[in-house]
Amino acid sequence: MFHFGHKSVDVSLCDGVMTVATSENDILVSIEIRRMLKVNITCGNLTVYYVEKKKNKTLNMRTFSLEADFEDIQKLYRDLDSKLKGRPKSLLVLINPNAGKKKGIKVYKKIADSLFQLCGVKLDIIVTNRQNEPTEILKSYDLSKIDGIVTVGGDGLYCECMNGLVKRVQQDNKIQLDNHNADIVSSALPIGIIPAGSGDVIVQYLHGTRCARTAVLHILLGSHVDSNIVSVHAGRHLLSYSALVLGFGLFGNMMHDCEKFRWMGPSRYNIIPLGSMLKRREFNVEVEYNPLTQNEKPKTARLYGRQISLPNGFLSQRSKLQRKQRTKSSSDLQKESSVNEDLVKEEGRIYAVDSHAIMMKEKSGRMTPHFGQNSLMVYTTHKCTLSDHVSQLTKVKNEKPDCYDYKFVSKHEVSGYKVKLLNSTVNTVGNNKELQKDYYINCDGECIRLKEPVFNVKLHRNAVKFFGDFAD
Ligand SMILES: Nc1ncnc2c1ncn2[C@@H]1O[C@H](COP(=O)(O)OP(=O)(O)OP(=O)(O)O)[C@@H](O)[C@H]1O
Repeated sequence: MFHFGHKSVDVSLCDGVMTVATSENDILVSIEIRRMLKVNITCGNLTVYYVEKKKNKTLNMRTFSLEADFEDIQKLYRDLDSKLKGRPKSLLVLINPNAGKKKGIKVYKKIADSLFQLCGVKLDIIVTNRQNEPTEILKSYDLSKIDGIVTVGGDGLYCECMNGLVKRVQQDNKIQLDNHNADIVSSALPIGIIPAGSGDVIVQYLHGTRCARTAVLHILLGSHVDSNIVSVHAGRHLLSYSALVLGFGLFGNMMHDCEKFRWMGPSRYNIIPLGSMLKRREFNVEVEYNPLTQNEKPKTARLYGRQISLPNGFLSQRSKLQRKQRTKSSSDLQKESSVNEDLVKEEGRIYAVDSHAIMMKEKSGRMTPHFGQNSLMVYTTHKCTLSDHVSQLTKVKNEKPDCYDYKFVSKHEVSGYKVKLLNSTVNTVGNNKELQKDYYINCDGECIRLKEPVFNVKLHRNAVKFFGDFAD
């Protein structure tokens, strides 16, 4: 017989739920086991630590206790403990002390440390001193002794760790990093993000909140979310993996401009892009979209073809031809999807080519993140007036569902794509190649200067894992 406060109760563990009820069947406690952090036992007393989700998506830790004679308590403890599998027992924690408002260490000490200690997690804590240090650590770190990696910082620190981990996994599995066609091996170790950066976009996508306590509790619960990444290669070299946003053209230039004003701190992202927008450049490019394979194609008809009405003179000869042939005898819907499937190559003047490794799709009237989708969406922005462009980007910023429904934005659902700069001059200096003009890619907030006139982007499905519970 168990006691909950002054009441005698029955306890059952059934279908992943622990229920505490009176003999009259009044349910006093009902908690999903996946929401439990840990069970503690002292003679005759059992305490359950569990997590409660609030309406605003933040998590709180709660406890309740039961009393019983020694044998009953021991048995319940053993039953519960055997069900709390998958909680991380050992973690590598990387803290960027310079992230955001330079509060990484404070956030860790104030919020994370005590929760990790409470749950008995073995920790290897490293405060990083400089950029690239996380990558170097992960090159040789004994990954077999940890259950996950935790970053305390912003999106940049996460992306650096993700790059380091993915490269390490390929190295261990003898996969050629520089081959742009290679399928990569997914990494089994989850990464958790405790937000302390200036943007903290990924963590908000994951948990719907920027609350650091919530992030720590998600890590301790041990659930995983699989996520896609994309690889970017140029001149037979891997440039980087992207977990969030890859932007060539306007967004590359914006990031380059923002880098020059690092001293302004996070506020640079609110001011500098306006200047980049005013001096937006046109790029003469050919974009080749790699179609989805049969398995990757969504079962329902896609309507993305609606955006294919491009400005005159934009479509390449081949695409124009295919469009004409296919649209003759089809219904409107077929027309639209066949146009999309056939459009393999585009050539013309553009402002930007952007793709998102975490796909943004309309849900409940706004664009929301979707992890581990079958495909990659590429948005190509063609010639348009400055005011139309500003209005479109404002909608993107405000997550409006129609933010890409503009005639000057073409959408393609692909497995990868190739961008070729036309009319660009390549200079050879010794063994090195240099493009005469500056072309930048924004890879998750890192600015990459192109040295070759062609780059390839490939989707890698579910290549990384986050600690979190997105489906919830
Ligand atoms: N001690 C350090 N000093 C400077 N840079 C560091 C240090 N440790 C890591 N970095 C690198 O700094 C870059 C940015 O870090 P981070 O993302 O944590 O902060 P942020 O840029 O302020 O936040 P956000 O990316 O959310 O805007 C990353 O590439 C990271 O690896």
